[in-house]
Amino acid sequence: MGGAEKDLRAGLNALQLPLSDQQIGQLLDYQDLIAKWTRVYNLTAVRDPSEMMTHHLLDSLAAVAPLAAYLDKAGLGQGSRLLDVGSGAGLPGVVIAICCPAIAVSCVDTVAKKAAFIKQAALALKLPNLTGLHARVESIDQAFDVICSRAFASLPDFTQWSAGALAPQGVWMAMKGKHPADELAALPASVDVFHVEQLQVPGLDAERCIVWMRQKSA
Ligand SMILES: C[S@@+](CC[C@H](N)C(=O)[O-])C[C@H]1O[C@@H](n2cnc3c(N)ncnc32)[C@H](O)[C@@H]1O
Repeated sequence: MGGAEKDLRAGLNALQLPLSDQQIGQLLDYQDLIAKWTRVYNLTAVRDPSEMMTHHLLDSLAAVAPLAAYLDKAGLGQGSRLLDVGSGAGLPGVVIAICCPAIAVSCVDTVAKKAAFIKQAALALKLPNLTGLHARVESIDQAFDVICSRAFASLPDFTQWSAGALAPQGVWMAMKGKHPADELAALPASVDVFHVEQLQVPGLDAERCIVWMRQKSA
């Protein structure tokens, strides 16, 4: 077993996230694909493989169990739709598509090469539930059950720009570093923050949380 696989399996253990060998293989192939494309297209600033594992893969994987728990509680299963806004190299969207084959994941980015990378990842990793969209999120009007983002924009901008893509009962799932008190305070009254969930990323000594939000009914 190579070093990357060892680190990934240890991280999954720490996260208590049981994945099949096939899914673990897809995650490792995804990491290789990012590294390959980054040499040419500069997809991400993170180039060191072990940093890629902690800062990208495990950081995104830490959101999978909270997402699954939310969908379960909301009674959403097979075919629920998730939009990853400003997904860049596909974080966390591609990781979610690998871990949750029942979720239809769309990754949107304004940069054409990043959307092209997602389309290539869907083919190379054999992920029929993954779509890459080249667009500004503001222009998307399909309805999604969950709209997520990581390292994208402030909470007020994220919710305002993507509001047109939120299903009537949909929720926003914003992955953040430390508790974003200023951004929370700047949200309009129409956005209801129903949970701020702390995350622990294996191998990463940093604060992480998910801010869960929905539209307040009028
Ligand atoms: C800092 S990167 C984060 C990438 C990835 N989510 C991650 O965590 O590594 C932000 C991405 O948002 C994209 N972006 C910026 N404005 C956008 C918009 N209005 N709609 C869609 N994507 C946008 C940028 O092209 C960039 O790829």
